[in-house]
Amino acid sequence: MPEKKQHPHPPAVGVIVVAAGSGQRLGHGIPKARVLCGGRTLLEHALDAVAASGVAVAVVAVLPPDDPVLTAVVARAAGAARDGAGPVISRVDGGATRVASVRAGLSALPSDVEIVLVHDAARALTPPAVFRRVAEAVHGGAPAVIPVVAVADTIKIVRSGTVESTPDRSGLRAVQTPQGFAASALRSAHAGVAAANPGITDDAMLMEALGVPVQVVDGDPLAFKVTTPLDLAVAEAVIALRGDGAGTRPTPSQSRSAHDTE
Ligand SMILES: Nc1ccn([C@@H]2O[C@H](COP(=O)(O)OP(=O)(O)OP(=O)(O)O)[C@@H](O)[C@H]2O)c(=O)n1
Ligand SMILES: C[C@](O)(CO)[C@H](O)COP(=O)(O)O
Repeated sequence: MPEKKQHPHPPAVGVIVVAAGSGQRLGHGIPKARVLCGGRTLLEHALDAVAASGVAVAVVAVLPPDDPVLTAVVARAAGAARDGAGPVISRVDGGATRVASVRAGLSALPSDVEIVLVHDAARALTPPAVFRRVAEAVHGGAPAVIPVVAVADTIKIVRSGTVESTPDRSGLRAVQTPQGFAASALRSAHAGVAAANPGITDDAMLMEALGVPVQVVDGDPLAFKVTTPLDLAVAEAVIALRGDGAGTRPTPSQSRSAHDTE
C-alpha cells in the first residue's frame, strides 16, 4: 500500500479578508466593510468568523486606504487575538479591484504560510465550519478549493435582450468564499495576471485558466454576500434571530464612531 504523505506539522494557514471594496451596490456612501449590521461593522463579523474557525496562524485584513474606523477595528481584533493566543492579525491597503486587493493581502502574509484562504468581508456571516472544510480539503492535497451552493433559479444566457440558451441547472453552482489554495499556486497564479482585469471576479478563475483542478466543498446559505440593501436586511434579521448581539456589541463609543462616519 502506498504510504500516506505525513505532514511533520499542521500546515500554516493564512487568511486574507478582502474588505477594500466601495460597496456601490449597497449604496451607503461608505466602504461596505464599515457598514453596521446588528450594531457591528461587517468587517468585525467577518474577523469573528475567522477567529472562531481556529484555522489561521495569520490574518491580513485588506482595507480601503486611510480608513481610521476599519484600522481601529483591525487593531482591536489584533489585540484580542494576542491576548487569547490567536492568530497574528494585520492590515494592508487594498487596490482598485478585488484582484489587486488579494494581491496586496498576499504580499502582506508571512512567507512561510503554506495554505491561503481568501475571504470576502462582505460574506460577514459565513459559519466557521466553512473555513474548516475549505482548509481541510487543501490540507488533504487539493491545490484549489471553493465552497459552493446549488442554484435555486433557472439561469438564462441573454444577449442583446434575447435569451440565447438555458444551461442545465444541475451542473450550476453559486460560488462563495473562503476560497482556499496552496500558497505557492496562488502566488504563481497572481503573478501571471493583470490586477486591473475587471473580468476576474474570483481567485479560482486564475487556477482554472492555468488548468489547475478546482475542488468544491459544501458552502452554506449563511455565507451569502451582502451586496444589496436587501442582503443587509437579511443579515440584520439573521443576527437578531440568533441573538448574539448581547455580549458582542461594541461599547457605546465604538458604536458611535462607526455611525458617525456614515
Ligand atoms: N477593490 C476591491 C473590490 C472588492 N474588494 C472586496 O471584495 C469582496 C467582494 O466584493 P463586493 O462584495 O462586490 O464588494 P464591493 O466591490 O465593495 O461592491 P460593489 O461592486 O457593489 O461596489 C468585498 O469584501 C470587497 O470589500 C476589495 O477588497 N477590493
Ligand atoms: C469572490 C466572489 O464572492 C465569489 O462569488 C465573487 O466573485 C465576488 O464578486 P463581486 O463582483 O466582487 O461581488
